Amino acid sequence: MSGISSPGQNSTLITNIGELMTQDLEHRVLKDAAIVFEGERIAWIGSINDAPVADTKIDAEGRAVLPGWVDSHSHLVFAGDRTAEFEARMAGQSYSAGGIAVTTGATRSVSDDELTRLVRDRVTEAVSQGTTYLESKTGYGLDVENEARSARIAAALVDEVTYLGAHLVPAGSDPEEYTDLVCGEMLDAVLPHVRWADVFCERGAFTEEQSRRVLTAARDAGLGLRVHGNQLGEGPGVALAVEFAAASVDHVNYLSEKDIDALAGTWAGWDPATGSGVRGTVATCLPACDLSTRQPLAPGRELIDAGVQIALAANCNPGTSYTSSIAFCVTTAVLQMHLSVHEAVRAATFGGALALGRESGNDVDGERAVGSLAIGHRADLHMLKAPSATHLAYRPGIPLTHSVWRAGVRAV
Ligand SMILES: N=CN[C@@H](CCC(=O)O)C(=O)O
Ligand SMILES: [Zn+2]
Repeated sequence: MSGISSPGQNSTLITNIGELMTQDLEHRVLKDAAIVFEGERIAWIGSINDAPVADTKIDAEGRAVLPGWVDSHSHLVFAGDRTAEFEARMAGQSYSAGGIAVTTGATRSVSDDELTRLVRDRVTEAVSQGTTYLESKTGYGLDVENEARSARIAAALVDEVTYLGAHLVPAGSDPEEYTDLVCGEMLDAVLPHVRWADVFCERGAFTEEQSRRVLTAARDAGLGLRVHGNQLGEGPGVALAVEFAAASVDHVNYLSEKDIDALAGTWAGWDPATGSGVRGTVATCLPACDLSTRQPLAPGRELIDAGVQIALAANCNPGTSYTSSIAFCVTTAVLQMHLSVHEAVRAATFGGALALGRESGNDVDGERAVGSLAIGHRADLHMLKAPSATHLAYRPGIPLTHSVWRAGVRAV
């Protein structure tokens, strides 16, 4: 058997894998498998019996290995918590966007060092549960200085940063003037740190027209787009996301047939077998948020059946979803949203990568793909304390992360 080492790159063989769920374009699930990575790059995948020699050998002892979770929607840059609001909600009060102001006050009051420590701890918490690629939004600064600070701190600690100055109109501000600020000076201030922009298009937050202005300005500034839409009722969020060819529309709790058809239409030019063509708008479902706000779970099953690519994300934030557990989201998606285990894991890996435009890329591209295991992709691996991914749903609530590699580096 041949070795598989390039000069200067240590190779690692993980062998005796009970189930290797690749989430690649062929949807391969290999039994009795092995995988080799060199540095940050996956170099080989196959059967135990054909495994090449490597510098380091790890025995998985029959455990399952999946791609690391790709969490494409979180709000990690905040201080304080909202326990009282949560308790009131559990006692019957409904969620409203107004709670964002409480977190904005707490966030503005802490030092840069403290805010950095808080974000770093949240990233560590996510990685310890199998997340290997992570997005965070701004959105609790809501003035030029604090949005720029949030973007700068996030950029140092997470993989993708989304500008969400359009999260809430701060108390005392005129909505139109605040929208001008979001589209002008605030956008300019965050631009060096962010790749995406988002708008909370919902009653109590931003109107359709204000959202359209934000999306236009962000697009003109060269940012990729996403929309928080259709969370608290049917509304214009999905249609706007489709109109602007946004990379994702997130929440999607209340969808009309027209919304689902429109989202499905965006995927007509993308070939799932080859990953080629034009990506559509990913529908990002946030089940932990739906449960914590007592909203109907997003119709993930219907979306998949209609041909929409979906993502599952934790939406970690202090108001609606104070968790970074993607495993919890996968469990809920299987038990309550009627996804198969494979579909749920796919939505939380490949689907998240699609929402972030990071699902493709190999040796010849600038960036390696994340969210699936294939040669040339980034070695982001999640080994479970279980023989198959099915245990994520079969053993709800049990912490099943055994070990994690991020870009080939052991993180857990
Ligand atoms: N929906 C908008 N933003 C957050 C919640 C923000 C908050 O309440 O603090 C979300 O995604 O659920
Ligand atoms: Zn959110």
